[in-house]
Amino acid sequence: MSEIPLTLAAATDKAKELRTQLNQYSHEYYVADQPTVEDYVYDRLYKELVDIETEYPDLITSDSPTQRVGGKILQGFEKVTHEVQMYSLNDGFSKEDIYDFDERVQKLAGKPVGYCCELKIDGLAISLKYENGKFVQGATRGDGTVGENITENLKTVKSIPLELKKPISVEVRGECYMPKQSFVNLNKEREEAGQDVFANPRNAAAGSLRQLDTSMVAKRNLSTFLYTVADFGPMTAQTQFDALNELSEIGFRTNPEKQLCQTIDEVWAYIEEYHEKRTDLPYEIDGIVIKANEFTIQDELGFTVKAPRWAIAYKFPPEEAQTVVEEIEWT
Ligand SMILES: NC(=O)c1cnc(OC2CCCC2)nc1N
Repeated sequence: MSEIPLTLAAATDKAKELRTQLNQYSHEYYVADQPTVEDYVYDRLYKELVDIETEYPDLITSDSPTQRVGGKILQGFEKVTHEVQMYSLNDGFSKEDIYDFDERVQKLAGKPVGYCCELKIDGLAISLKYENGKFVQGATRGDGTVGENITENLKTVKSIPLELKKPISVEVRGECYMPKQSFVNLNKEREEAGQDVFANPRNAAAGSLRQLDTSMVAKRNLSTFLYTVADFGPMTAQTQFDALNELSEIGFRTNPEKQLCQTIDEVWAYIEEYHEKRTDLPYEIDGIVIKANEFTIQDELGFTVKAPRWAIAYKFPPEEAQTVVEEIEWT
């Protein structure tokens, strides 16, 4: 690390180099879950960038990792109208509901339908807009048509890229959630501080994103899984399964447990598999989302007022609350 203050030209180059390196390390850690360096390496480079930006504030850019810590006090949240409605899902509660869904879909499609199955993350739905690769707006679902502008809060969520790998303009949707371990830690802190505890990770995530002090949000260790493309821009996927892979390729965090099922029997097997596995997951799920995989079939089947005809959410029976308790040993 250079001790002598850098010239503006040298500082400009060094800041760009550090931003690129730090954003790559951050992507590996928060998006790919595959960190390649120890924290102290990241921290040292981060401090170097903070020193340069302190010396030359004009060098601060919107995609600098130093902008993730928040520090803005918002007066409130503006309303955002979703050009593409954010739909909800019809629910199924039994094997019969799922097989009836399949019968309806096959009949409407007039041919066998393959399904993309995804874990139903128990967080809150968000919409993210990018222009020329830069994150420009983040919003809650609200009533599906009008949500709240929470861009400043979502900038502190480390798995949300401030800049995509390609300079494209897209709108994507997914779930913002609080990992189980973060939920346990937060409630422990709140209890020790004599504050009310959150009932579950979903409420904790929603409460965190409603904070007007963005530095509070930064400390809540929220994460995301993206699963819908609302405005494709130059994206080319023709199926839900491929869209999830494409979302990952351009820099978003997607859930790795997705599965392509050619028959409803395979779908049911996936549902039973994850009903068992869900307590071992580091995040809460409240069911499985089943979607006709081909976008041509989705377009044919369309939507009712509130939900797509080509998807259903199988909800797990409400067993004992999944709220994590201390005795679970977290490796
Ligand atoms: N909570 C989830 O994990 C989840 C929710 N919704 C959807 O898809 C809906 C979105 C609009 C039409 C289908 N997928 C998900 N994975």
